[in-house]
Amino acid sequence: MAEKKVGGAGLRGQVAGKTALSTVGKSGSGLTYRGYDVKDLAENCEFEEVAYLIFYGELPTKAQLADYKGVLKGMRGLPQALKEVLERIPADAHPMDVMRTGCSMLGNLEGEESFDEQQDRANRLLAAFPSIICYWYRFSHDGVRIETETDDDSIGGHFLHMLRDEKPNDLHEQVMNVSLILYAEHEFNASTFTARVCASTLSDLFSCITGAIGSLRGPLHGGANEAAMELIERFSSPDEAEKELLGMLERKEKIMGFGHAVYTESDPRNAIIKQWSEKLAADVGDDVLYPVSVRCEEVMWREKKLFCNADFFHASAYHFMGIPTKLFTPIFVMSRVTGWAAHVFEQRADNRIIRPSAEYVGPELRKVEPIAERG
Ligand SMILES: CC(=O)SCCNC(=O)CCNC(=O)[C@H](O)C(C)(C)COP(=O)(O)OP(=O)(O)OC[C@H]1O[C@@H](n2cnc3c(N)ncnc32)[C@H](O)[C@@H]1OP(=O)(O)O
Ligand SMILES: O=C([O-])CC(=O)C(=O)O
Repeated sequence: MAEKKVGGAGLRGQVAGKTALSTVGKSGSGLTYRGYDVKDLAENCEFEEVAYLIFYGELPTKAQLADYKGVLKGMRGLPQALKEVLERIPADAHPMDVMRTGCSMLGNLEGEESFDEQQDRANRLLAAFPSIICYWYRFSHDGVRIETETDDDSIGGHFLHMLRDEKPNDLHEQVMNVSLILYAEHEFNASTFTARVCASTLSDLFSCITGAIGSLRGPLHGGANEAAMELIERFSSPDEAEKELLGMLERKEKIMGFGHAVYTESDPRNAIIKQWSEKLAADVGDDVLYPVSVRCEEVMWREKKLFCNADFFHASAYHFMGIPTKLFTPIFVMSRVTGWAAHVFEQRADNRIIRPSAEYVGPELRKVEPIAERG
C-alpha cells in the first residue's frame, strides 16, 4: 500500500490534540496502551487489568485488581426504568441502536452531575453495557427477563453467560478477554474523536459516549466486523471466495475488514485475533470459514496490498463462539467505552472547545429575492 497522504480529506495525518493513552502505528505497525505493547497486554493480562491501566495510568496490583473487579461486579444491575425501555425496543432493531438508547437512558436515570463523578460513571457504563445488550436481546428474541447480576469473574464471561444462560468454557472466556483488550483503545479514531469533540463543549459523559456509539456503528469503523461476517459466510470454499473477491475488486467495491486509516502494512491486532480464530476453528471442527478467511487475506494482500484490520478475524472468532452476528459491534462498545471515557477525561483536563474551520465552496454573496418573484 502506498504511503498515507498527509492532509486532505478526512483530516488524515493531522495532529488534532494530545494523548497519553495510546500510540497507533508509531513504530511502523505497533499499538501501545500507556506504553505497553498490545501483544504483551493480550498475552499477560485480563481485560479488567487493561481497563484499569487505561483509566488510572498503571497496571493494578493483585489487590487493586480484585477491588476494581468487585466494584464493576457491583454495577451490573439495571434500573427498572431502563429495563422497561429495553423491553419496548423491537427485536429487529439494530443492536447498536439499543446500545445508544441504553446509554442515553442510563444518563437520564444516573446522570453525571459533576465531573467529580466521571470515573464512577465510566465504571458504571463499563459494567452495564453487557447487561444492557443481553437484557434486550434475550427479552426480544427469547421472551425472557434475564438476571443481569451474575457472579462471573470477568466482563467477557458475564456477557457470554447472559447470552447463553450458561457459564462459558475457559477457551471462550479467554477469547473474549483478548478481544476486549484488542478493542479497548485506539487514539483519535472516528468514534473517540466524536467523544472528544462532545467533551470539549463541557458536555456530560453519557452524551459523549452516546455520540461515540453512533460513530462506531458505521461499516467503515466498528460495523466492519459484522460486514466482514456477512461477506465470508457467502462463500462455501476458499476458491469461491477468491473468485468473488476478484470480482468485487474489479467492480471497485469496498471489502470490509481490510485497510486502515493509519497503519500502512498491517494491523497488530490482526495476528493476535487470527490465532484465536484458528484455535476456535479447530475447537468447532470448522473447515470452511477459517480457510475462506485466510484466502481472503491472501488475495487482498496479493492484489491490493490491503491487510486485515482488527475486525476481519474477529468475525470468524465470534461466529465460532456462537455469538449472533448482530451482536459483534456491541462487543466493541463494551470494550471501547474504556478508551472513550479516558479520552473524555483527558480532554476535560486540558480543554479548549474543538472547532476547526471549513473551506467555503458555496455561492458568492447574493440578495434574497421576494418569494413571489422566484421561479
Ligand atoms: C476497528 C476499525 O474501525 S478498523 C476499520 C474498519 N473499517 C473497514 O474495515 C472498512 C473497509 N476499509 C475502509 O473503508 C478503509 O480502508 C478505511 C476507512 C479503514 C480507511 O480509509 P482511508 O484511510 O481513506 O483508506 P486509504 O487511503 O488507505 O485508501 C487507499 C485506497 O485503497 C482503497 N481501499 C481502502 N480500503 C479498502 C477496502 N477495504 N476495500 C477495497 N478498497 C479499499 C481505497 O478506496 C483507496 O482507493 P483510491 O485511492 O482508488 O480511492
Ligand atoms: O483507528 C481507527 O481509525 C480505527 C480503529 O482501528 C479503531 O478504532 O480501533
